[in-house]
Amino acid sequence: MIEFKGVTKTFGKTTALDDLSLVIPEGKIVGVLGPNGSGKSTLLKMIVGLNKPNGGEVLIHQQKPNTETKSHISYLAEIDYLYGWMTIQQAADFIKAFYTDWQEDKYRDLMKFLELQPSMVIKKLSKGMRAKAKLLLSFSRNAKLILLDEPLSGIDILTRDKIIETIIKDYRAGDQSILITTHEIQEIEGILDEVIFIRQGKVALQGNVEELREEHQASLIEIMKEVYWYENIK
Ligand SMILES: Nc1ncnc2c1ncn2[C@@H]1O[C@H](COP(=O)(O)OP(=O)(O)OP(=O)(O)O)[C@@H](O)[C@H]1O
Repeated sequence: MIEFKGVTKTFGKTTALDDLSLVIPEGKIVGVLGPNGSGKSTLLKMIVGLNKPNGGEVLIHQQKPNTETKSHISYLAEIDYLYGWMTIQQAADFIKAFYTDWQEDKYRDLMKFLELQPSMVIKKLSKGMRAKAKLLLSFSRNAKLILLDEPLSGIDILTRDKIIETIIKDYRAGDQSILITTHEIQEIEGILDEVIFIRQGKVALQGNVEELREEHQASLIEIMKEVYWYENIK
């Protein structure tokens, strides 16, 4: 279980997270949704320990983010963090050196599934192929918690489908947790168990997707429009 207790994060005069409290349940696929700049990436970075709170605390199994908690997290960052000169195999070897939970079989299987080759040089890949390569490297680890920051951003519809298939391919419900930030809500809606809407650094709405749909008699997109309606008239 991940807990945010009154977490505030500021960057100069900008408040990215504003006294935010929430509990993220385990063993589920959770969507972290919200408009640009609402604080989604900051929230993910807090869990990895890349951003430290100015106030409040983040707890992962009752522990503040540390080397031990980090070792169970596979984090796919929004920015392109792969070294361009590396081949996919070299990037894999690099990650393997840091983590003990690397799964070679899964890596080979996903490589085929995503139609990638170990010898491909990262800087020569198209945007969609790079997105697939990032996903390959994230999902080749047997991590308890997978954080995906905008895995579908700028990717064509067919590749997006493939990425979503990869996310759920070997997903172990109940045992593994996946947190996804995205603006591609329609595409992702079908695989989400739980959703957290972030608005100006606070939780605007959180709940089980099925229950929210039932309660609102609406799709996630329509619920999102309800939650953020006032943003459009500012
Ligand atoms: N390192 C940083 N330095 C300065 N400001 C930052 C930094 N990181 C985030 N911010 C600011 O904090 C706010 C929240 O940013 P964040 O990236 O968490 O939003 P987001 O919801 O992920 O946005 P997007 O959907 O556009 O990716 C924004 O105003 C952003 O400009």
